[in-house]
Amino acid sequence: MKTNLLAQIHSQTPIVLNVANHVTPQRVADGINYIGGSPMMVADPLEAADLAHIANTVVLNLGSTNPVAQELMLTAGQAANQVQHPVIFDPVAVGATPLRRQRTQQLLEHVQVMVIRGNAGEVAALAGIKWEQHGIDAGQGTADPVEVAQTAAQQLNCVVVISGPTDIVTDGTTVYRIANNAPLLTTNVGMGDVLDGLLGVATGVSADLETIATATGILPVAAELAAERYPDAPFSFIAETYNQLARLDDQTLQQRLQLQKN
Ligand SMILES: Nc1ncnc2c1ncn2[C@@H]1O[C@H](COP(=O)(O)OP(=O)(O)OP(=O)(O)O)[C@@H](O)[C@H]1O
Ligand SMILES: Cc1ncsc1CCO
Ligand SMILES: [Mg+2]
Repeated sequence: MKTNLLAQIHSQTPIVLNVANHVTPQRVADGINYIGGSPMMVADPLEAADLAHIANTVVLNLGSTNPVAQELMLTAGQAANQVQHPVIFDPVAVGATPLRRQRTQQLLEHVQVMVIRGNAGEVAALAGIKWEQHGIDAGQGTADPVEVAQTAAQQLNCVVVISGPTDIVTDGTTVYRIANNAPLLTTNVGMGDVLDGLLGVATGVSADLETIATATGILPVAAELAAERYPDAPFSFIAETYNQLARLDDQTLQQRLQLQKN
């Protein structure tokens, strides 16, 4: 694991520019802020390039797709590419409609994405692997999520993070697994979007695979600590998860993180 990631984040306060969906932006902004980053949401395509240039990382979310959101993703993504800043893409419910597939294809043709983060259903849809996606949720499939992630990473030439009971992080060759989890995370809408934001903060500091794997573990570690206090109260659990994100230090992360490589 990256043993000084949180200290580096706190000393650098990376700016994360988000093309967010219309459902969970507050959760995402809070997550970024609580862990030590500086969130910013963009809504006007005319300033998307300028904002992408001052941001350390850009996070793109397909969740509330519409023509302006698509223009925002293309403009912010290309501007981040110009200055070689990381771009993270969340293909929310990409298998659900032809429009989401088309917009994703257009984005991936015009923007070099460093990390794609989705649930197993979303990443399987990207990789053309059979899976019964369920709206924004992962749904059901028989394929091995590690193989799904590796296939997608190789096809799309980027790092792929599949969230689930075990999170998977791969560049197509090396595979990290994070065994930490808290089922109440799935009861709260948008925790995948929050994970994207946390990956944005971390890649604003350092964009190697080990950093991305360590950062993927931040949310489930905070959530496990919260679940010890609120095992059966979803709303209190989520508030406590944010408290834990604000409190988390590298020592606790190192003690709790269950990270396995290959
Ligand atoms: N079945 C599960 N049990 C425990 N933790 C899970 C489970 N599925 C996902 N998680 C955790 O929940 C967090 C969010 O991942 P999830 O797969 O729910 O994203 P998502 O489907 O994109 O969610 P959303 O679209 O609502 O933002 C991750 O930190 C992941 O580790
Ligand atoms: C519920 C929902 N609908 C579109 S995006 C979103 C939030 C989860 O990504
Ligand atoms: Mg999602």
